[in-house]
Amino acid sequence: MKDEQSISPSHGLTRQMQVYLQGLQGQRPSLPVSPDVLEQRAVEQLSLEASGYLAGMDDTMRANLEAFQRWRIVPRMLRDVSQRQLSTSILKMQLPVPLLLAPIGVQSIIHPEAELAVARAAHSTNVPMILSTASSRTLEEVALALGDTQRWFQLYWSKNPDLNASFVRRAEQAGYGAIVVTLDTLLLSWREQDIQNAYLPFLLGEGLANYFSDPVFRQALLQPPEENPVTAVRYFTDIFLNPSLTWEQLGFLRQHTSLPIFLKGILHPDDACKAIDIGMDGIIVSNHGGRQVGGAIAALDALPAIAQAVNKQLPLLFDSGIRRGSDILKALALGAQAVLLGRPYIWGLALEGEQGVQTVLQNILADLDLTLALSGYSSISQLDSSTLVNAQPVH
Ligand SMILES: Cc1cc2nc3c(=O)[nH]c(=O)nc-3n(C[C@H](O)[C@H](O)[C@H](O)COP(=O)(O)O)c2cc1C
Ligand SMILES: O=C(O)C(=O)c1ccccc1
Repeated sequence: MKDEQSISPSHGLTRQMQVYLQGLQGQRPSLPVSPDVLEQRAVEQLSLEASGYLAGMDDTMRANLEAFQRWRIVPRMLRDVSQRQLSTSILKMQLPVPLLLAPIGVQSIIHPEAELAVARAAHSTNVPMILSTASSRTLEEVALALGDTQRWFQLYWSKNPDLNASFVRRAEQAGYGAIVVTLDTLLLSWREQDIQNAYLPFLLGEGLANYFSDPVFRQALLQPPEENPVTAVRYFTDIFLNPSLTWEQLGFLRQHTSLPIFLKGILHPDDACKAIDIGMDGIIVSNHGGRQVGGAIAALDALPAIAQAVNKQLPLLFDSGIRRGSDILKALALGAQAVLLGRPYIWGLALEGEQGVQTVLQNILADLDLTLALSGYSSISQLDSSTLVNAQPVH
């Protein structure tokens, strides 16, 4: 246990009482508890450009959220839920809660302390963090802020193989425990708001800390990025995404690291099977928060068939649309072992920096703990498809 912010077996109840007692002293929570209000406030506060960047394809984002509404929990009664078990183990890693922070790039456009604020909040709540390749602070700085908190590194597979190998080497040295290769962003999608705002944060030098600090990246330039940022940004835009990537090339990564490799962005059961065939260590079912393929299947709708195909042969994680405790419970019941929290922690960051991220994490975990108990479960390991019914809307 880290400190009083850590998640205990009665976290939900403790948190709830803490808030009510503060209420007695006339103190209301400064951060909205409802994720919808939280989003609204954060968006109001951010610049048009930053809030446009946070958005995605409206229809796919809506589909992600609606998919959760079609599954309903069927609570069971009187099963002694006085002690709850939220921890899980993935490969050899012990996760205190079935939740990790999703990799989200360029956080400097949200808050000046960016990933450092998030890392400190991850540390105080003991929630593992997945750091984006496109972070605004270097992976080494973020590792320092995380202390002994678990961390994974998300890799955008660039066109420069030496750079990819260098990122992986740096991540290993800085204590990252897994590599997450994002498969769904081999090109940036048609992002209506960003195009309308003529806004791409990288062109302004945001989110490039890992690239600019990398010896291989620097070697490829005639002048260091500090002296000639324009050329450095140009080189970045030339190489940072690699649409020619195929399954065969994932073997390259295997040769360069002994860390477990997770593939993020799987939506088809056949792709999940391919990941198993080529010896990958884990899968993250995700549609990138509805930011890549407009009209894509809701990530939750893709989960049951993938869980069936994977049949527990490797760890299955999930993201895209997790907003509250019941969403986590539903994803776990449909076969995920853990979920990634995306935009909600960024809304907390936008409004209150480190404190905001910490509050968002404590709230969602308190909600999960209480929802689990009230549904009649004392451990997340007891959740399965019998926890839910599929309530299809009547047409
Ligand atoms: C602003 C923003 C930046 C993101 N950057 C990355 C990234 O650098 N790497 C990555 O793998 N996913 C990235 N994602 C996707 C998230 O990891 C995650 O899949 C998504 O946020 C989940 O959807 P949700 O936020 O609606 O729950 C980003 C998402 C957002 C909103
Ligand atoms: O914006 C994104 O969704 C994203 O994944 C990304 C891609 C490249 C750099 C930073 C973030």
